[in-house]
Amino acid sequence: MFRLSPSICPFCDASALFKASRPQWQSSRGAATLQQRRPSRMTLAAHVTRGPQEKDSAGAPVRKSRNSPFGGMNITEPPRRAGQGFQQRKSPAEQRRGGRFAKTGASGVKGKDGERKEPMKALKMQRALANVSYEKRGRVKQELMDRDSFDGFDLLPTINQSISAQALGGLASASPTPTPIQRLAIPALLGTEDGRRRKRKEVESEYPGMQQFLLAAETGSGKTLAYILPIIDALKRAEKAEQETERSRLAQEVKKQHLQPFELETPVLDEINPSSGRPRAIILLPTSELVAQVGALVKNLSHTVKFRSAMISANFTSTVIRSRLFSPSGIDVVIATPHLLSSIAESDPNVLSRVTHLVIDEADSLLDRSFAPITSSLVDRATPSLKQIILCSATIPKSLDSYLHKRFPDVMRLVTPNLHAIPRRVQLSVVDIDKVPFQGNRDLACAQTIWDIGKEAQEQELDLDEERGQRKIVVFVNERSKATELATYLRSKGIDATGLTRDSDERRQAEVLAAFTGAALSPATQKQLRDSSSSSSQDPASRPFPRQDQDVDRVPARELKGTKVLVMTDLGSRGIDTLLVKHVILYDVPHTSIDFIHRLGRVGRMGRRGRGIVLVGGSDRKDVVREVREGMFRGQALI
Ligand SMILES: Nc1ncnc2c1ncn2[C@@H]1O[C@H](COP(=O)(O)OP(=O)(O)OP(=O)(O)O)[C@@H](O)[C@H]1O
Repeated sequence: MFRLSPSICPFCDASALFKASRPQWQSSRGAATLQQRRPSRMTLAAHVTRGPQEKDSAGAPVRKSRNSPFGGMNITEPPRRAGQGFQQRKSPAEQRRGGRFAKTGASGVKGKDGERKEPMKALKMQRALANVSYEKRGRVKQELMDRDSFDGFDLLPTINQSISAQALGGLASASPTPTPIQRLAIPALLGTEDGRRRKRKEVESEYPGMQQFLLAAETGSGKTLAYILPIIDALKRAEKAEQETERSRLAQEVKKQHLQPFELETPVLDEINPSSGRPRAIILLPTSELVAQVGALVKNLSHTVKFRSAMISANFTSTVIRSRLFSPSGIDVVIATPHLLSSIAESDPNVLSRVTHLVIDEADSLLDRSFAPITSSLVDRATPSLKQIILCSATIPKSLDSYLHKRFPDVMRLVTPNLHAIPRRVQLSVVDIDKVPFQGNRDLACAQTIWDIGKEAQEQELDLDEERGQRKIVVFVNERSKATELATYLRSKGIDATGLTRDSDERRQAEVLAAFTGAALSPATQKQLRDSSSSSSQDPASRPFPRQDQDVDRVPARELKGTKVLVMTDLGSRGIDTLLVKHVILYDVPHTSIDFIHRLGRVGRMGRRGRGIVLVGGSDRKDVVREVREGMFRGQALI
C-alpha cells in the first residue's frame, strides 16, 4: 500500500520519482483511489525552497553543501547555536558561560531551548563600540520623518539646484530625497532645525564661538554631502556678507572723497589675493584615495556654485600642490591628508589662519593612536578662527567616545537610528575552511568562493556592471603582506586579481579603484596612464591588474572571465565608495566589530543589495562571526 509522500510538489521532481517507482502491478483504478484520497488542497512541501534536486552523472541525487558562498541563503531563522549553522558544538568554556547566564538570567534574550543567553557577548568583550540607546534612536527617527526634501533646508538656491546633477552625478532622480544623516545634519549645521535660520545660543565652553558636531551614520549613507552642502552654503553667505561690507566701505570712501581734495592712490601692483594659500574650509581625510574621491565631489559642485577648491595629497608633486594652494585667484576649500597639511603648516603657519570650517572625516581613524597627535595639532592651530568643527564617522569606537568627552565635551552628537547596524539587505554567509575540500587551505577556499560567485554570474548573467561587463569582488585581508601574496595566488588560479596596499604604485591606485567605484578618472591621470602605458607597453608590471608576480611559466589551466578581484587591507575599507561591488570576501575574520562594519560597508551602499562571505577556520573567533550574523539578521546595532 502506498503512502502519499509529503514531498510531492510542482517544483521538486520527487513526484516523478514517485511515479517511476510505482509497481507495474498497480492498476490505474488503484491510482484513481489514491487520487480520491488526496487532500483537496495542495500543501507545499517543507523543503519547497530547495528547488528540483540536482543529479550527478550516474543519476544519484547530489547533496548541496552549506559550505559555499550561497550556503545559508533564503533561511527564515538565524542559524541556531547547535545542530544548525556552522557551529555544531559548544566548547566547554562556552557551555560554562551559557550556564552562568542561565543561572543569573542577565539582561539576555531567551533562546529556543529556554536558556537565557546574552546577545553579542563576544562582541561586547571586545569593548569596541560606544553604545547609543534605542530610546534615543527612536526619538531621532520620529524627528526625521518630516524632513523629506532638500528644498526644506534653506540652502542657497544655486546649491539646491546643483545637488542632483553635480553632487550626485545625475545618478539619483531629478528630485533626490535626503538620507537620514542629511536630514539630521544639514539643518543642524545651518542652524535651521526649527525651520528658521537663527544664531545658536552661546554655551559656556572651552571654545567659545566654535560649534562642535559629530556626524555618525552607517556606511554609504551620504555623510560626505551632509557636511559639504552646509559648509559651502556658509562660505557663500560669508562671501556675500563680505562683499556687502566692502561695498558699503567703498561707498563711505567715495562720500569722503567728495568732501576732500582729490588724491590719487597708487595701486599696489604685486598685491595678491588675500585668500591665496589661506583657505576658509579644510576637509581632512586619512588617505590620498579619499582625498581624490571627496575632492572630485567638491570640484563638481564648484562648477555651478562658483567657489575655488584644491585637493592636495602625496599623489601630487610639490609644484602642483604649491600652484593649487597658492593660486593667485585664491582658495576657498582644501581637501588634504593631515600629514601633508601639517608639513605645509610647519613652513607656512598662516595656511590655517583663516579657517572657519574644519572637517575631520573618518574621525575614528584620524583620531586613533597613530593619527591623533598630528590631527590634534592641526585642530589647535586652526582653533582661533574656527566657527565649526565637524567630526564624521561610520562608527563611534570607545576610544573616539572618550576623546570627545575629554576634548569636546559640548559636541553636538548627530547620530542616525541605524548607526552600527549592518543593513539587512547585506547577507553574510560563512565558508568553513576546515571542511572538505579545503581542509584548512584558506587560499584555496578564497579562490573557490570567487569561482563560485563568478560562475553564478556567468550562468545567470546577473548584476554585471553593464558598462564594463564585469563583476567586481573585494577581498579583505588583515595583514598587508598577505594582500600581494594572495593576489598572486589567485592569479595562478585563473582569477583576474590585484593587490592594493600602501606600497602599491600610487599612479595606478586611482585607476584600479576607479574600476570598482565607477569614478571617472581626471584628464591628468588619464594622460599620465596613457604616457606610461605607451612607454612601457611591453612591461607587464604596468598593467592595471599586473601580473608581475606571476610565474610566466605557470599559465593557469582555466581562466575566470568577467570577474575582477581587488585584494586589500583596511586601506580600502574606509570611505571608498565602491558602488560597483556586490561581493566582499572577508579572508580573515576581522579583529573587531568596527572592522566588520567598515569592510561589509563596501557593499549595500545607498540602498543597494550586497553579499559578504567570511572564511572561518579552527583558530578563528566563530562566536564573534555568529553574533555579527545574528545581529544582522535582527537588524540590530553591533556593540
Ligand atoms: N540623497 C542621496 N540620494 C542618493 N544618493 C546619494 C545621496 N547622498 C549621497 N548619495 C550617494 O551615496 C553614495 C555614498 O555616499 P558617501 O560616500 O558620502 O557615504 P558615506 O556615508 O560617507 O560612506 P562611508 O562611511 O563608507 O564613508 C555616493 O555614491 C553618493 O553619491
